[in-house]
Amino acid sequence: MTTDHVLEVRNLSVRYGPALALHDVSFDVRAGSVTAVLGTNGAGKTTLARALCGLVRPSAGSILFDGTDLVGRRADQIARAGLMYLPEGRGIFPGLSVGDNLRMATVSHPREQRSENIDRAVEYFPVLAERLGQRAGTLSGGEQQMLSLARALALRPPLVIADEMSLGLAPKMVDMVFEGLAAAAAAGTSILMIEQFVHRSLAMADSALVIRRGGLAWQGPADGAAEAVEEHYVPSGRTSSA
Ligand SMILES: Nc1ncnc2c1ncn2[C@@H]1O[C@H](COP(=O)(O)OP(=O)(O)OP(=O)(O)O)[C@@H](O)[C@H]1O
Repeated sequence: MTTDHVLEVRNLSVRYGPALALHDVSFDVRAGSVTAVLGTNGAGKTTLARALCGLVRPSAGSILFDGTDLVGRRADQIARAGLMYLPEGRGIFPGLSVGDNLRMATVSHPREQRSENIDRAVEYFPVLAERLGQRAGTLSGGEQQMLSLARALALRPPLVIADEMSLGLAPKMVDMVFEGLAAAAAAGTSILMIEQFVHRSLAMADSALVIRRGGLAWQGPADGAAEAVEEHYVPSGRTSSA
């Protein structure tokens, strides 16, 4: 285990019945870095995310998170260990105020740290600061997405997997998602970012993985990924010579 890696994935494979959705994927995530996970629809990006956070059991391979193998652990144990999956969607309490949603996210923190952590989450997403007293269910869809992200980031997890957080959001809200994730990264959270906006995510990322048909087609520094993305973004069904 190299100490500056928060995550070491080795030979990871996932099956859905007879179908091999992910095969023999190996990569590392450096502590405090942003990794863009790229690939066409159906390539296996969400399957990778779900395997890492314990929502689907790998058929082979290991996932070392801070030196501990996560394979076989339950999703809630993995989340408590600090690997947080942010699936597309909300996961907030609509009947509670924005402030109470944030307070609930941090109830497990030592009391003296709670307000500090909430302040930090609101700093990531200033739009929420003006709405602390508003019922979360009355926020716009984009604002609810911000709140969901802010709740997760208030916990200061070591590693966040952000799965298509910008999907369906208005451009201004997409900007806020990227800004919030960038602020969290600057504060030391490692981020694995699955994104439809390839060039935007590469601009923010340190490194990139390109998944293709369940395999790792390319990995390397984000500033060298553009060519690989062009080469490997072949819509499913076409042959690999493209
Ligand atoms: N629960 C499941 N059972 C069977 N097959 C599945 C299941 N979930 C995903 N798959 C299949 O596994 C493959 C990879 O899917 P996955 O959702 O990981 O792709 P993705 O890269 O996240 O795609 P997208 O960008 O469209 O979300 C696809 O062929 C998909 O149909």
